[in-house]
Amino acid sequence: MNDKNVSTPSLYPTLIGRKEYDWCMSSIPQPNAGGKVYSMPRGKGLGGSSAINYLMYVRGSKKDYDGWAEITGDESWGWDGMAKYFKKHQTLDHTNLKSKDPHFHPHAELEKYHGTDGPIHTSFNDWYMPLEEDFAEAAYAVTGTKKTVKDAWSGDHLGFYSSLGAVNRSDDKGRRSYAATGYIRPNICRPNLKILTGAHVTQILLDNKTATGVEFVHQRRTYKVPGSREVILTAGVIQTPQILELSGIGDPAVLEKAGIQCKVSNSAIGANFQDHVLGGLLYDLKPGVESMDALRLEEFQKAQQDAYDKEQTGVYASPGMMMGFVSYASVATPEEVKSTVASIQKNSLAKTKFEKAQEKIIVDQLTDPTFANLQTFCIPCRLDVAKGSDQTLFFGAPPTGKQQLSLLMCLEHPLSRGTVHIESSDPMAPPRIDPGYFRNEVDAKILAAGMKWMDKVAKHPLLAKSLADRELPPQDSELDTEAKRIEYVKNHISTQYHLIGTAALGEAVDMKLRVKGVERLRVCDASIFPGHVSGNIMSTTYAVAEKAADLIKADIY
Ligand SMILES: Cc1cc2nc3c(=O)[nH]c(=O)nc-3n(C[C@H](O)[C@H](O)[C@H](O)COP(=O)(O)OP(=O)(O)OC[C@H]3O[C@@H](n4cnc5c(N)ncnc54)[C@H](O)[C@@H]3O)c2cc1C
Repeated sequence: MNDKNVSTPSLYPTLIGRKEYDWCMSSIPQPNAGGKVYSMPRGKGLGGSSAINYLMYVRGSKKDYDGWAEITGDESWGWDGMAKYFKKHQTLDHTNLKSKDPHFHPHAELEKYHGTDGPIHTSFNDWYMPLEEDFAEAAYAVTGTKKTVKDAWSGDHLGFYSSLGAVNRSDDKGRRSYAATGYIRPNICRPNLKILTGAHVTQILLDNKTATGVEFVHQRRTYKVPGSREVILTAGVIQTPQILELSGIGDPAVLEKAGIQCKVSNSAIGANFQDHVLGGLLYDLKPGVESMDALRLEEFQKAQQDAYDKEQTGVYASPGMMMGFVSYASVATPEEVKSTVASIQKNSLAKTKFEKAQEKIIVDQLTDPTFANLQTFCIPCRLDVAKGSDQTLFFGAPPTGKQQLSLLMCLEHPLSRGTVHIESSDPMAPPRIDPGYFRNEVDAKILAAGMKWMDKVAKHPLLAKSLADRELPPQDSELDTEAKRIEYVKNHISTQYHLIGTAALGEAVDMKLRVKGVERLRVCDASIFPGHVSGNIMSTTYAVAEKAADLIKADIY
């Protein structure tokens, strides 16, 4: 919790790919996404991935959670049931805002949607580049929509603004606020809480079909610890299904192949994997226009380091937060929307009732001009989507003497599904991760439509005045046809690492998060999301955890 690499917000790019912070796993090659292997960072320290993430604090759209309620038939997982858990985990800290435009920091419904005493501190940046406001204005102008967003954390976030980040500006000023600082630190002295770090869980112990405890390895010795009431598994979207399968809970065919005896058949374990992929444009900035790449210049870096050391302000306390949401129906023509829907229905990969319900919801969302199907970012630094499969290279240095700007576009509700399954009974071997990127061709089509919109934003005079040459795609290769755009996105994506769904609500676990077919075993992490949400997912993970706490208390205490 005192590690500066973790606590200094803008140092997040230094954490991925390092074994002390990251489990350093990778996908299998993705045939529809450039044939590349994608790195799959997962946080290893206390607080898990919230300790290494990019701190963007975003909530999904109301309709996302209402979709969860529709798929599962349980109203309590809809927006009205979840809203209180978003508020409960949050404290909104004060920042002196420079922008005069309330839509640039849209948080008008303070009492209704924002917490004042939750464990996770959130705040607006105290520093940003002037061209971020230009981006917002250009994006509104190109979309042709009015600034209607009142509060982007109210379930409606259609618009372009500087988001909240998980940065504390009050009692731990200028530092990352995450699961370890918010939930563990204040409770660390409780006599009924024991935390063992460096322990690797190898399986859940079962007596017939009841979870009785956990087996783990610590400093090369194997231990078994009994659970007096129940076992709660929170290992995340990759390792939760891995541990379940290692324990004999999962798809019998997968278990047999890995040499594990099936104790509880549950074919939804490890299925339904979804992620948010992103494509992007990379521009050089005109001489005199600065971006965060200026941190590579001695004078700027020193001034920012001083501001952070003395006041905990400036660029080190203000990671990139300029983003927005746009509907597919507003970036595509009505004919394109129609043809996309027809293509989804004709080439549907949905087989089960659950998958068909998901698909229906996505089709409804795609045809709704007020629905946030695409998320966009304006990040003032070099982000190299050509190397996006490995984000240690994605955050590379700009060419000498240049500063750059990245415009990113993300697909929020993919139709493609992947899997996470074990391939051996060795608990130390990482599982086989197949994200299934662009398995459904329509995903590339939707993302490509977003890229067309993004290209127009970049060419709008408000933004174009700051931009010089385009590096990606190269200046001379125009994205002027759908085929070219699709080809480009398929070979130039990265991910937001918003993995979800491998122990889905209603499928793998019941509505109280209990693993189906097993007694006294619950899952509580992002693997239970039944469908994807629009925007970054840590707030939804915290909300799920807060709801889980209530469910557990109601059941056991
Ligand atoms: C690089 C990156 C950037 C991201 N950026 C953002 C962002 O800007 N905004 C946002 O909202 N979301 C972001 N996310 C996503 C968000 O951080 C995660 O979705 C969220 O933290 C997931 O929470 P979780 O509880 O499901 O899993 P995790 O936070 O990954 O927690 C799983 C925990 O289980 C532990 N574990 C796993 N296996 C074992 C085992 N066998 N034995 C013992 N312990 C084990 C892990 O060490 C970890 O502590 C990002 C994620 C990553 C990886």
